[in-house]
Amino acid sequence: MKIQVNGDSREYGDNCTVADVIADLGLTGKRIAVELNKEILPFTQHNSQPINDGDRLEIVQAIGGGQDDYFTLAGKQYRSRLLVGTGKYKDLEETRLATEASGAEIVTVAIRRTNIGQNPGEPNLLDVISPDKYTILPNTAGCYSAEDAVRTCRLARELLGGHKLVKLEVLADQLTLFPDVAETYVAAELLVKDGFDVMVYTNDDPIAAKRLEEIGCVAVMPLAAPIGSGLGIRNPYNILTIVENAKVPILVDAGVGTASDAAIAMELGCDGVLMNTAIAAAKNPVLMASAMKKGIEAGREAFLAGRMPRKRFASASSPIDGLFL
Ligand SMILES: CC(=O)[C@@H](O)[C@H](O)COP(=O)(O)O
Repeated sequence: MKIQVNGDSREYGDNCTVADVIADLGLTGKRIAVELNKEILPFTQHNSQPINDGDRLEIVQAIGGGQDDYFTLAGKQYRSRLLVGTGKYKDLEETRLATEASGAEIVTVAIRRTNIGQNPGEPNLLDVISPDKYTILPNTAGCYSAEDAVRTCRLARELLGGHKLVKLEVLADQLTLFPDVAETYVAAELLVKDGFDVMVYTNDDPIAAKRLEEIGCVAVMPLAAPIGSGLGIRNPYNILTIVENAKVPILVDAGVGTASDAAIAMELGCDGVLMNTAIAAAKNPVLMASAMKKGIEAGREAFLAGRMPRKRFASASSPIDGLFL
Protein backbone atom coordinates (compact mmCIF):
# COMPACT_ATOMS: atom_id res chain seq x y z
CA MET A 1 0.00 0.00 0.00
CA LYS A 2 1.01 3.63 -0.55
CA ILE A 3 1.14 6.19 2.25
CA GLN A 4 2.38 9.77 2.49
CA VAL A 5 5.22 10.19 4.98
CA ASN A 6 6.19 13.82 5.57
CA GLY A 7 4.95 14.65 2.09
CA ASP A 8 6.72 11.77 0.30
CA SER A 9 4.85 8.83 -1.16
CA ARG A 10 6.18 5.50 0.25
CA GLU A 11 5.23 1.83 -0.25
CA TYR A 12 4.63 -0.50 2.69
CA GLY A 13 3.26 -4.03 3.05
CA ASP A 14 -0.15 -4.87 4.50
CA ASN A 15 -0.64 -4.76 8.29
CA CYS A 16 1.85 -1.94 8.60
CA THR A 17 1.94 0.09 11.82
CA VAL A 18 3.39 3.46 12.77
CA ALA A 19 6.26 1.57 14.44
CA ASP A 20 7.21 0.02 11.07
CA VAL A 21 7.43 3.46 9.45
CA ILE A 22 9.44 4.84 12.38
CA ALA A 23 11.87 1.90 12.07
CA ASP A 24 12.08 2.41 8.30
CA LEU A 25 13.09 6.04 8.91
CA GLY A 26 15.75 4.97 11.43
CA LEU A 27 13.97 6.75 14.27
CA THR A 28 13.21 3.84 16.60
CA GLY A 29 13.73 4.84 20.23
CA LYS A 30 13.60 8.59 19.52
CA ARG A 31 11.06 10.80 21.26
CA ILE A 32 8.80 11.69 18.42
CA ALA A 33 5.30 12.97 17.91
CA VAL A 34 3.19 11.53 15.11
CA GLU A 35 0.28 13.02 13.23
CA LEU A 36 -1.87 10.50 11.34
CA ASN A 37 -4.26 12.13 8.88
CA LYS A 38 -3.86 15.41 10.78
CA GLU A 39 -4.75 13.83 14.17
CA ILE A 40 -1.99 13.89 16.72
CA LEU A 41 -1.49 10.40 18.18
CA PRO A 42 -0.87 10.13 21.92
CA PHE A 43 2.85 9.47 22.51
CA THR A 44 2.13 6.27 24.41
CA GLN A 45 -0.08 4.77 21.71
CA HIS A 46 1.34 5.64 18.35
CA ASN A 47 3.63 2.63 17.85
CA SER A 48 0.89 0.03 17.53
CA GLN A 49 -1.39 2.24 15.43
CA PRO A 50 -2.26 0.48 12.14
CA ILE A 51 -1.87 2.41 8.89
CA ASN A 52 -4.12 2.13 5.85
CA ASP A 53 -3.62 2.74 2.16
CA GLY A 54 -3.68 6.49 1.36
CA ASP A 55 -3.01 7.59 4.93
CA ARG A 56 -0.90 10.67 5.59
CA LEU A 57 1.70 10.44 8.31
CA GLU A 58 3.74 13.35 9.65
CA ILE A 59 6.65 12.40 11.85
CA VAL A 60 7.68 15.23 14.13
CA GLN A 61 11.08 14.36 15.47
CA ALA A 62 10.73 15.83 18.92
CA ILE A 63 7.94 16.44 21.30
CA GLY A 64 7.27 20.15 21.18
CA GLY A 65 7.68 22.76 18.50
CA GLY A 66 11.46 22.78 18.76
CA GLN A 67 14.23 22.60 16.22
CA ASP A 68 13.15 19.24 14.80
CA ASP A 69 9.54 20.16 14.17
CA TYR A 70 9.42 20.94 10.47
CA PHE A 71 6.86 20.77 7.72
CA THR A 72 7.41 19.76 4.13
CA LEU A 73 6.34 21.79 1.17
CA ALA A 74 7.01 20.69 -2.40
CA GLY A 75 9.81 18.43 -1.14
CA LYS A 76 11.57 21.08 0.98
CA GLN A 77 11.54 21.19 4.78
CA TYR A 78 10.76 24.38 6.71
CA ARG A 79 11.05 24.96 10.45
CA SER A 80 9.16 28.24 10.52
CA ARG A 81 5.43 27.84 10.11
CA LEU A 82 4.92 31.58 9.68
CA LEU A 83 4.89 32.82 6.08
CA VAL A 84 4.88 36.58 5.56
CA GLY A 85 3.95 39.06 2.86
CA THR A 86 5.91 42.14 1.87
CA GLY A 87 3.21 44.73 1.12
CA LYS A 88 2.09 47.79 3.09
CA TYR A 89 5.40 48.52 4.87
CA LYS A 90 6.71 52.07 5.27
CA ASP A 91 9.88 51.27 3.34
CA LEU A 92 12.18 48.43 2.38
CA GLU A 93 14.16 48.72 5.62
CA GLU A 94 11.03 48.16 7.70
CA THR A 95 10.16 45.20 5.45
CA ARG A 96 13.60 43.74 6.09
CA LEU A 97 13.48 44.21 9.87
CA ALA A 98 9.94 42.83 10.28
CA THR A 99 10.68 39.85 8.05
CA GLU A 100 13.76 39.05 10.10
CA ALA A 101 11.87 39.39 13.39
CA SER A 102 9.14 37.04 12.12
CA GLY A 103 11.63 34.21 11.65
CA ALA A 104 9.84 33.38 8.39
CA GLU A 105 11.64 31.27 5.81
CA ILE A 106 9.03 31.75 3.08
CA VAL A 107 8.24 35.29 1.94
CA THR A 108 5.48 36.01 -0.53
CA VAL A 109 5.72 38.75 -3.15
CA ALA A 110 2.89 40.24 -5.23
CA ILE A 111 4.39 40.06 -8.71
CA ARG A 112 2.03 42.70 -10.14
CA ARG A 113 2.82 45.23 -7.41
CA THR A 114 6.39 44.63 -6.28
CA ASN A 115 9.58 45.19 -8.19
CA ILE A 116 11.72 42.08 -8.23
CA GLY A 117 13.47 43.06 -11.44
CA GLN A 118 10.58 44.03 -13.74
CA ASN A 119 11.58 47.71 -13.38
CA PRO A 120 15.36 48.00 -13.58
CA GLY A 121 16.53 51.18 -11.86
CA GLU A 122 13.73 51.12 -9.23
CA PRO A 123 14.35 49.81 -5.66
CA ASN A 124 14.26 46.02 -5.81
CA LEU A 125 12.69 44.02 -2.96
CA LEU A 126 15.22 41.23 -3.52
CA ASP A 127 18.00 43.60 -2.38
CA VAL A 128 16.61 43.31 1.18
CA ILE A 129 14.83 39.93 1.00
CA SER A 130 17.51 37.82 -0.57
CA PRO A 131 16.51 34.60 -2.37
CA ASP A 132 19.71 33.13 -0.88
CA LYS A 133 18.18 33.47 2.57
CA TYR A 134 14.43 33.14 1.96
CA THR A 135 12.22 31.02 -0.27
CA ILE A 136 10.51 33.60 -2.43
CA LEU A 137 6.86 32.80 -3.04
CA PRO A 138 5.53 34.83 -5.96
CA ASN A 139 1.80 35.47 -5.65
CA THR A 140 -0.88 36.55 -8.08
CA ALA A 141 -2.47 39.28 -5.92
CA GLY A 142 -4.46 41.66 -8.12
CA CYS A 143 -5.46 38.95 -10.64
CA TYR A 144 -9.20 38.61 -11.35
CA SER A 145 -9.09 35.85 -13.98
CA ALA A 146 -7.38 32.50 -14.45
CA GLU A 147 -5.69 33.88 -17.55
CA ASP A 148 -4.12 36.81 -15.65
CA ALA A 149 -3.01 34.56 -12.81
CA VAL A 150 -1.35 32.03 -15.11
CA ARG A 151 0.42 34.80 -17.04
CA THR A 152 1.65 36.31 -13.76
CA CYS A 153 3.06 32.98 -12.55
CA ARG A 154 4.89 32.48 -15.84
CA LEU A 155 6.39 35.98 -15.55
CA ALA A 156 7.53 35.16 -12.00
CA ARG A 157 9.12 31.95 -13.24
CA GLU A 158 11.10 33.93 -15.81
CA LEU A 159 12.13 36.65 -13.35
CA LEU A 160 13.25 34.13 -10.75
CA GLY A 161 15.13 31.80 -13.10
CA GLY A 162 12.80 28.80 -13.38
CA HIS A 163 11.21 29.07 -9.94
CA LYS A 164 8.29 26.60 -9.57
CA LEU A 165 6.66 27.43 -6.20
CA VAL A 166 3.85 29.98 -6.52
CA LYS A 167 0.90 31.24 -4.50
CA LEU A 168 -2.22 31.33 -6.64
CA GLU A 169 -4.98 33.76 -5.80
CA VAL A 170 -7.74 34.63 -8.25
CA LEU A 171 -9.97 37.28 -6.77
CA ALA A 172 -13.68 37.79 -7.41
CA ASP A 173 -14.22 41.47 -6.57
CA GLN A 174 -12.51 44.44 -4.99
CA LEU A 175 -14.93 44.87 -2.10
CA THR A 176 -14.46 41.46 -0.51
CA LEU A 177 -11.27 40.22 -2.19
CA PHE A 178 -12.85 36.78 -1.81
CA PRO A 179 -11.50 34.17 -4.19
CA ASP A 180 -13.28 33.40 -7.44
CA VAL A 181 -13.26 29.67 -6.82
CA ALA A 182 -14.34 28.64 -10.34
CA GLU A 183 -11.50 30.68 -11.91
CA THR A 184 -9.13 29.37 -9.23
CA TYR A 185 -9.86 25.75 -10.30
CA VAL A 186 -9.13 26.64 -13.93
CA ALA A 187 -5.87 28.41 -13.08
CA ALA A 188 -4.75 25.67 -10.69
CA GLU A 189 -5.29 22.99 -13.33
CA LEU A 190 -3.32 24.93 -15.95
CA LEU A 191 -0.46 25.71 -13.55
CA VAL A 192 -0.16 22.16 -12.23
CA LYS A 193 -0.04 20.87 -15.83
CA ASP A 194 2.64 23.45 -16.57
CA GLY A 195 4.87 22.06 -13.79
CA PHE A 196 4.27 24.68 -11.08
CA ASP A 197 4.08 23.79 -7.38
CA VAL A 198 0.88 25.60 -6.52
CA MET A 199 -0.06 26.87 -3.07
CA VAL A 200 -3.62 28.04 -3.45
CA TYR A 201 -5.67 30.69 -1.66
CA THR A 202 -9.31 29.73 -1.26
CA ASN A 203 -12.45 30.15 0.83
CA ASP A 204 -12.85 28.37 4.16
CA ASP A 205 -14.89 25.78 2.27
CA PRO A 206 -13.96 22.11 2.82
CA ILE A 207 -15.36 21.06 -0.57
CA ALA A 208 -13.33 23.63 -2.51
CA ALA A 209 -10.24 22.78 -0.46
CA LYS A 210 -10.53 19.07 -1.29
CA ARG A 211 -11.10 19.80 -4.98
CA LEU A 212 -7.95 21.95 -5.11
CA GLU A 213 -5.97 19.19 -3.41
CA GLU A 214 -7.28 16.71 -6.01
CA ILE A 215 -6.22 19.06 -8.81
CA GLY A 216 -2.66 18.65 -7.49
CA CYS A 217 -1.97 21.80 -5.47
CA VAL A 218 0.92 21.27 -3.03
CA ALA A 219 -0.79 23.27 -0.28
CA VAL A 220 -4.26 24.67 0.28
CA MET A 221 -4.65 28.03 2.01
CA PRO A 222 -8.14 28.84 3.27
CA LEU A 223 -8.78 32.39 4.41
CA ALA A 224 -9.36 33.18 8.08
CA ALA A 225 -11.33 36.30 7.08
CA PRO A 226 -11.18 38.81 4.18
CA ILE A 227 -7.68 39.92 3.16
CA GLY A 228 -6.57 42.93 5.20
CA SER A 229 -9.57 42.75 7.56
CA GLY A 230 -7.72 41.52 10.66
CA LEU A 231 -10.94 39.85 11.82
CA GLY A 232 -9.27 36.57 12.81
CA ILE A 233 -10.63 33.09 12.20
CA ARG A 234 -14.34 33.51 11.38
CA ASN A 235 -15.08 29.85 10.85
CA PRO A 236 -12.92 27.58 13.01
CA TYR A 237 -15.09 24.50 12.41
CA ASN A 238 -14.67 24.79 8.65
CA ILE A 239 -10.91 25.17 9.05
CA LEU A 240 -10.90 22.09 11.27
CA THR A 241 -12.84 20.08 8.69
CA ILE A 242 -10.42 21.17 5.96
CA VAL A 243 -7.45 20.16 8.12
CA GLU A 244 -8.94 16.77 9.05
CA ASN A 245 -9.66 15.86 5.42
CA ALA A 246 -6.39 17.07 3.94
CA LYS A 247 -3.49 15.09 2.55
CA VAL A 248 -1.49 18.23 1.73
CA PRO A 249 -0.37 21.03 4.07
CA ILE A 250 -3.12 23.46 5.09
CA LEU A 251 -2.09 27.03 5.85
CA VAL A 252 -4.43 29.77 6.94
CA ASP A 253 -3.98 32.73 4.61
CA ALA A 254 -5.41 36.21 5.11
CA GLY A 255 -7.48 37.96 7.73
CA VAL A 256 -5.35 37.24 10.79
CA GLY A 257 -5.29 40.30 13.11
CA THR A 258 -3.08 39.47 16.05
CA ALA A 259 -0.93 36.76 17.61
CA SER A 260 -3.80 34.89 19.27
CA ASP A 261 -5.47 34.46 15.84
CA ALA A 262 -2.30 32.80 14.56
CA ALA A 263 -2.16 30.60 17.66
CA ILE A 264 -5.77 29.48 17.12
CA ALA A 265 -5.00 28.49 13.52
CA MET A 266 -2.11 26.36 14.73
CA GLU A 267 -4.15 24.85 17.58
CA LEU A 268 -6.67 23.72 14.96
CA GLY A 269 -3.87 21.69 13.36
CA CYS A 270 -2.96 23.97 10.46
CA ASP A 271 0.55 23.46 9.14
CA GLY A 272 1.22 27.19 9.03
CA VAL A 273 -0.16 30.69 8.63
CA LEU A 274 0.49 33.29 5.93
CA MET A 275 -0.06 36.92 6.82
CA ASN A 276 0.83 40.44 5.82
CA THR A 277 -1.44 43.22 7.08
CA ALA A 278 -1.47 42.20 10.75
CA ILE A 279 2.28 42.77 10.87
CA ALA A 280 2.71 45.63 8.41
CA ALA A 281 -0.25 47.65 9.75
CA ALA A 282 0.64 47.21 13.44
CA LYS A 283 1.86 50.34 15.23
CA ASN A 284 5.18 48.55 15.70
CA PRO A 285 5.51 46.05 12.84
CA VAL A 286 8.82 44.59 14.04
CA LEU A 287 7.43 43.86 17.50
CA MET A 288 4.24 42.39 16.02
CA ALA A 289 6.34 40.15 13.75
CA SER A 290 8.07 38.81 16.84
CA ALA A 291 4.70 38.32 18.60
CA MET A 292 3.37 36.41 15.58
CA LYS A 293 6.41 34.11 15.63
CA LYS A 294 5.68 33.27 19.27
CA GLY A 295 1.93 32.91 18.64
CA ILE A 296 2.61 30.39 15.89
CA GLU A 297 5.06 28.44 18.05
CA ALA A 298 2.71 28.44 21.07
CA GLY A 299 -0.23 27.29 18.96
CA ARG A 300 1.83 24.53 17.38
CA GLU A 301 3.04 23.26 20.76
CA ALA A 302 -0.51 23.35 22.13
CA PHE A 303 -1.70 21.32 19.13
CA LEU A 304 1.07 18.76 19.63
CA ALA A 305 0.37 18.63 23.36
CA GLY A 306 -3.32 17.86 22.77
CA ARG A 307 -5.98 20.08 24.27
CA MET A 308 -7.87 18.89 27.37
CA PRO A 309 -11.51 18.08 26.64
CA ARG A 310 -13.97 20.91 27.23
CA LYS A 311 -16.39 20.14 30.05
CA ARG A 312 -19.65 21.80 30.86
CA PHE A 313 -19.26 21.61 34.65
CA ALA A 314 -16.44 22.15 37.11
CA SER A 315 -13.99 19.54 38.31
CA ALA A 316 -11.76 20.35 41.28
CA SER A 317 -8.13 20.99 40.35
CA SER A 318 -6.82 19.20 43.46
CA PRO A 319 -7.81 15.61 44.39
CA ILE A 320 -11.05 15.26 46.32
CA ASP A 321 -10.25 11.78 47.71
CA GLY A 322 -8.41 11.43 51.03
CA LEU A 323 -9.14 14.92 52.40
CA PHE A 324 -7.19 15.65 55.65
CA LEU A 325 -10.06 17.45 57.34
C1 LIG B 1 0.34 38.84 1.15
C2 LIG B 1 -0.72 38.06 0.55
O1 LIG B 1 -0.50 37.13 -0.13
C3 LIG B 1 -2.11 38.48 0.84
O2 LIG B 1 -2.86 38.38 -0.33
C4 LIG B 1 -2.58 37.57 1.89
O3 LIG B 1 -3.73 36.98 1.56
C5 LIG B 1 -2.46 38.13 3.26
O4 LIG B 1 -3.62 38.65 3.80
P1 LIG B 1 -3.53 39.59 5.08
O5 LIG B 1 -2.91 40.85 4.61
O6 LIG B 1 -4.94 39.74 5.57
O7 LIG B 1 -2.66 38.88 6.09
